[in-house]
Amino acid sequence: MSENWSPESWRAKPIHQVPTYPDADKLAEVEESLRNFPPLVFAGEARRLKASLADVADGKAFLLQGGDCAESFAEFHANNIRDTFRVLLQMAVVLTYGAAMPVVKVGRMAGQFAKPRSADTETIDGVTLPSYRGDNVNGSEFTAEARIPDPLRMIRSYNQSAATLNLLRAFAQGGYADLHKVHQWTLGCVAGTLQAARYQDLCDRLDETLAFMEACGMTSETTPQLRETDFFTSHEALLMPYEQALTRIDSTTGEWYDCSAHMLWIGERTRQLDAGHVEFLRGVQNPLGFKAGPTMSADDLLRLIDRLNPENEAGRITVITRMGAEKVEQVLPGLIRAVEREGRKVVWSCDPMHANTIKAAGGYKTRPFDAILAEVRAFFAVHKAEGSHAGGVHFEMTGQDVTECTGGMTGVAEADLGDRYQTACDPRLNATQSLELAFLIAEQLKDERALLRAKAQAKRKG
Ligand SMILES: O=C[C@H](O)[C@H](O)COP(=O)(O)O
Ligand SMILES: C=C(OP(=O)(O)O)C(=O)O
Repeated sequence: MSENWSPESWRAKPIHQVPTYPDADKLAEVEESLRNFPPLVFAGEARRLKASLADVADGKAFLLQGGDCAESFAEFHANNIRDTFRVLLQMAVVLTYGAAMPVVKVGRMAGQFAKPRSADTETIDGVTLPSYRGDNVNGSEFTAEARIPDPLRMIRSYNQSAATLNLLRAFAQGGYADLHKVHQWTLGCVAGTLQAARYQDLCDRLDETLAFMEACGMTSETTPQLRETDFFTSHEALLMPYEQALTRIDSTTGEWYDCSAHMLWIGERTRQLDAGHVEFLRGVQNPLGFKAGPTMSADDLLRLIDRLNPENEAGRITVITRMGAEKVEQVLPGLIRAVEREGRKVVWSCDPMHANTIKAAGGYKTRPFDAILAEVRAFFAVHKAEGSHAGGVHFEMTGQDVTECTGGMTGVAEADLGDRYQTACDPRLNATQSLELAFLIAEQLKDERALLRAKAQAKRKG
């Protein structure tokens, strides 16, 4: 149990990016209701994810984390959940094949409703209103009424998360994720693209492998690993009243877990060492991530790691770097060296989305695919040079055929952004762009594997 910690000790600390609710009584009522609702995830599942992430930290597995920038009430539909899940499965297959190592799948799903913002207000045509902060805080419509923080939204987020999680569990464990169905995961919008052809080719090879395994007696019936998959959920632990209300003692271990998701992360804007978010998360036993932007110093990184993981438990911490394509080579080596020098166990993951956002001519926020790609490449190059494991990636993506990020092989141009720009906050990769990235990452992982093999061979010889 963490020293001097309780689920509400964060309340005595400065807090950033959390709204002030105008109706304190209503907030208290909602918190009380949430405290009585069943947990969304179980502590044992969070521990299983931590064990898988320990393998990632140890260079034996790879982390794929992705999903919506912000889930929304308006886009809540089984098809949307299924399609994002499908793209994540496809990406995972491509990565598993490339890396020849297990891929740990974590969705930004079933709880990713709160958004930190750069500015507290937004001005349109001379009218200034509070910023939209995600559907569990206020509404995105540009009216004074919609922008008032409403605690009842947390109940709706909880219910939507429960239903989403229910469906994800069914997809992951109920036969949909069976490796014999890889062909069926391709979405209509991807069909006809080069990515679809590459994926098809990979599926054909996989089919041959599965046929061989079947001949050896390993079928979906005999081998659960072929029939089902582990799929975990995560979101930014931002809205503290919600997170606290879903925090429970695990009856098996007597320890606290935030049962709103398996993994929680701390955002770039709320990772101050002595503020409320870090205080809250240090006391729950879930696997944690935190974002590390270009201003993160090696000392700050080590202090944060030690505050959140004083026992240096493997799998507890994922450092999600989001530097911007041009800053990675400048900043990341120093961070890796400090962590290696001090013997801290972490998963290194790359979020190539959040520091590559620009405003396009038409006013849309977008992310050029080339910049995203460049950050991923730089991340792998730095880890290769430092001899560390490029452990994972973190994307904002969707299974829908949106036009939010420019570029990629299907060539979304700035002029196309308005066609299907549906995000509630930041631009996401669409299904084709996500698959294209997965193939690129698979190549990098193959390189890493070849290097490790060569090193092992040299060691054996010499
Ligand atoms: O998704 C992350 C942040 O919430 C988002 O990038 C902030 O966007 P803003 O700079 O428009 O506030
Ligand atoms: C807000 C996010 O990222 P960051 O904290 O890195 O800006 C996010 O991942 O939604």
